[in-house]
Amino acid sequence: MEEKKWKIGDSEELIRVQEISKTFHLSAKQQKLEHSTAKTKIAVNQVSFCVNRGEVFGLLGPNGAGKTTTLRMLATLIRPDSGDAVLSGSSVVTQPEEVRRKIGFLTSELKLEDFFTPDYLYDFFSELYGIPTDRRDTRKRMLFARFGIQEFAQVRVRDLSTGMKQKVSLVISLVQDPEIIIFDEPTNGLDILTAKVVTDFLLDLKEQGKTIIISTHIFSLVEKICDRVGIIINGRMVACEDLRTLCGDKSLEDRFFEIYEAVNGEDENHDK
Ligand SMILES: Nc1ncnc2c1ncn2[C@@H]1O[C@H](COP(=O)(O)OP(=O)(O)OP(=O)(O)O)[C@@H](O)[C@H]1O
Repeated sequence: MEEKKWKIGDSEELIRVQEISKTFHLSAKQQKLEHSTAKTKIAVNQVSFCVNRGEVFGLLGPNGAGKTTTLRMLATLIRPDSGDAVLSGSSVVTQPEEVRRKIGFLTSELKLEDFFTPDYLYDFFSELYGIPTDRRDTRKRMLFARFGIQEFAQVRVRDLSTGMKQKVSLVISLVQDPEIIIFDEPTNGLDILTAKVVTDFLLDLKEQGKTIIISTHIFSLVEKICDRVGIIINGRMVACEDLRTLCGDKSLEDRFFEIYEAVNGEDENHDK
């Protein structure tokens, strides 16, 4: 089947997210945590955005805004209640297996099995993707060298540092050399040295022409690597623009707080 593609000027649209929404039922414990008596929470509310091939798109927002839920729907880990997203011609709703073959997904919450070694896990995930042994070994050597994993290749995950675990997770999320990479808070919890290795790697991926969506609350990371930014607050996409257009002559941080205050003011007036 011919893949559906949209053209905007010279750029090819690779990802189109159309009004995706997700509501969760809240347990009594969650209601307590949310300081709410509501039995449901709209985590993502009709979010739409597009990403062109080769672009880095940053999803920025405060805690609980809906970033992770959005990315988990794009990665087909959870199904949208309504709306759809098409990634390189495949729908997350009707063609989730196809989507999974095209993406690499990394979350800071990814738990690697403690008992296994990076070497074993890399081979295991490569096999799941049906990658031939010679290609697997060449790529593994390159990625392990890049992240300094070689000397820990035979060390069990339980004995690795947090930073090394995160680097191993990142490498494993990319075994199949995907054209689309989705990273949920890629530098979360990392020390500054490891965070820099990850940021530099993201810049390399960008240079290679990969299409990347990252979620973060780190303004400097967005300013460094993103072409476009979506700001998500209370489950709604409240701004979505080219980084330069969004910021004008202001810093991203200043613009973010301007938008945040405007949206919160609006929501408060609405609640009255
Ligand atoms: N499985 C779930 N069950 C119930 N509520 C959930 C679930 N997952 C997320 N939520 C709620 O949905 C809202 C959005 O959460 P989400 O994790 O998507 O936000 P986020 O922007 O990624 O936040 P953070 O930056 O803290 O990771 C939050 O109020 C969260 O508590």
